[in-house]
Amino acid sequence: MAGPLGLPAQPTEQEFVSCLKSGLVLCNAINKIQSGAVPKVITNQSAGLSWENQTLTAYQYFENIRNFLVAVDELKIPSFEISDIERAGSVGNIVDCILGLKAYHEWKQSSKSNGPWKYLSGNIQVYCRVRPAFGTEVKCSIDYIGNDGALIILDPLKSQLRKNFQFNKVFGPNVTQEEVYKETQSLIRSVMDGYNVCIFAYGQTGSGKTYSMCGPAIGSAKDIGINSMALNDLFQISCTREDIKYEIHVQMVEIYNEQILLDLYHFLLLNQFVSFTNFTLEIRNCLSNGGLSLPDATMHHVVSTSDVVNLMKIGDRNRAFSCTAMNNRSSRSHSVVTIHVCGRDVLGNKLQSCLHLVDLAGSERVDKSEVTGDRMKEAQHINKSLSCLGDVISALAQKSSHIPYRNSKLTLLLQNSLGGHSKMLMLAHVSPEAESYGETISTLKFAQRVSTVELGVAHVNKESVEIRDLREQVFCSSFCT
Ligand SMILES: Nc1ncnc2c1ncn2[C@@H]1O[C@H](COP(=O)(O)OP(=O)(O)OP(=O)(O)O)[C@@H](O)[C@H]1O
Repeated sequence: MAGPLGLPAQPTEQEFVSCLKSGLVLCNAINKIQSGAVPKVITNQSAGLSWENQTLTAYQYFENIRNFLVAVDELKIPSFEISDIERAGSVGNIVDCILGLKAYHEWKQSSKSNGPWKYLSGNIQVYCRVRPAFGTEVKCSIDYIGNDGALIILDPLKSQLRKNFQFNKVFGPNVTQEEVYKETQSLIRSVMDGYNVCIFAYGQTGSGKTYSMCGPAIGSAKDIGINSMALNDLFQISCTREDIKYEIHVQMVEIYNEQILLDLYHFLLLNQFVSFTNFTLEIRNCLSNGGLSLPDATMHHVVSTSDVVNLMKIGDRNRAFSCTAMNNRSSRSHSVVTIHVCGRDVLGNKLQSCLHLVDLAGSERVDKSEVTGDRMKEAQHINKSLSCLGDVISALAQKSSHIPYRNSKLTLLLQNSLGGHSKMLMLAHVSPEAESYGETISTLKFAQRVSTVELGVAHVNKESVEIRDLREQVFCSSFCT
């Protein structure tokens, strides 16, 4: 839309931001989408610059960017701060803005542009993924998947009955792992800018949650899941940003029957790894997290991202599997991989954030699982913790003064990423076969409810040197008096 940018195919964040710095690309793009949005764009020619002296002055840059941000606000598209583009430190906000612009363009092109424009994203994005049908599954309940996030489900018993849903995006059965990741990438990357982020895979047993998060048990490199791609990406960012030094820690926890499990398998396996890496990767089998007290933390160093990825896979296989009437490898626990990021820039400013990658246990109803005894207990725990998650999300939606985090281990563990100041993405999974119709509808209703939640503006968890100095001064003066 803005013409050739003169960027390499895989630009660094610095290269990307410097190409936007003059404001010309942004102003031209927004004017193509909404004619006259920025009435006066300062170009080399309008500024009277000769070909030998083509650079706009800092003041002229500022003018263009400021006018662009005014236009963005008027169109109700997520904005960024001028300082984001100057420091090139918070690329996440700039990317969010460009994605908002893209969504606005798509909305204008779609038939819905007669209706009101609403940027669905907010801090909660809800995507839906439909897994491919297997050989034996012949009758399908998926009637229509739109490019604009629309999904229509057909009742297999009453073929006239169709239910409509609307999400940020729906991924059909042929969408690749990489395409799914690409949509979540900017959110994941914003962890490096200091945002807390939580990504959930939700859906009934066998609908593809583990596939999305971890990839298939046996598969090629291109099938790797969101967890691995996120780790690779975060490491890559930490290598390319020269102005911030990052430390990344990884934590893995399994919640089974309201107990946090220590994964002994991990424990033994990790001892094979030795240190010497640019980054410290900390695998904690246990943690202490805001009121949730867990036993000893064990620190191990691993050599590369792929070591961590393999560990995640083993941990996943090690999850509490059992047989149910629906899926004989049904995972009955919630798995939470947390990536803690701590960054410090040359001036000493500090940011601290975390990314929770959550593969939830299957959401099917107890009655359909035909289970008894221990299996019934598991199903009840799963249903209870998922309904607690729903309660927390509802309370957040209603801006309630009390958010019931303490009602389940899952919500307690995720507390710092389930608040008004974090970003959240739910990837609701559905199976295509007609037999799953009831579960599909209940999954989509839950996801739809989540998508209506509007949290406040996400906050960066940054502490500047000035704030730290002030805090220390306050501490010193109260200590001395
Ligand atoms: N998009 C996909 N493409 C190809 N195969 C898929 C896809 N999604 C799921 N599958 C396959 O479907 C089966 C069930 O998927 P998966 O185990 O990920 O489901 P799940 O929702 O995690 O189930 P559970 O709740 O039991 O853990 C697996 O064999 C998986 O490889």
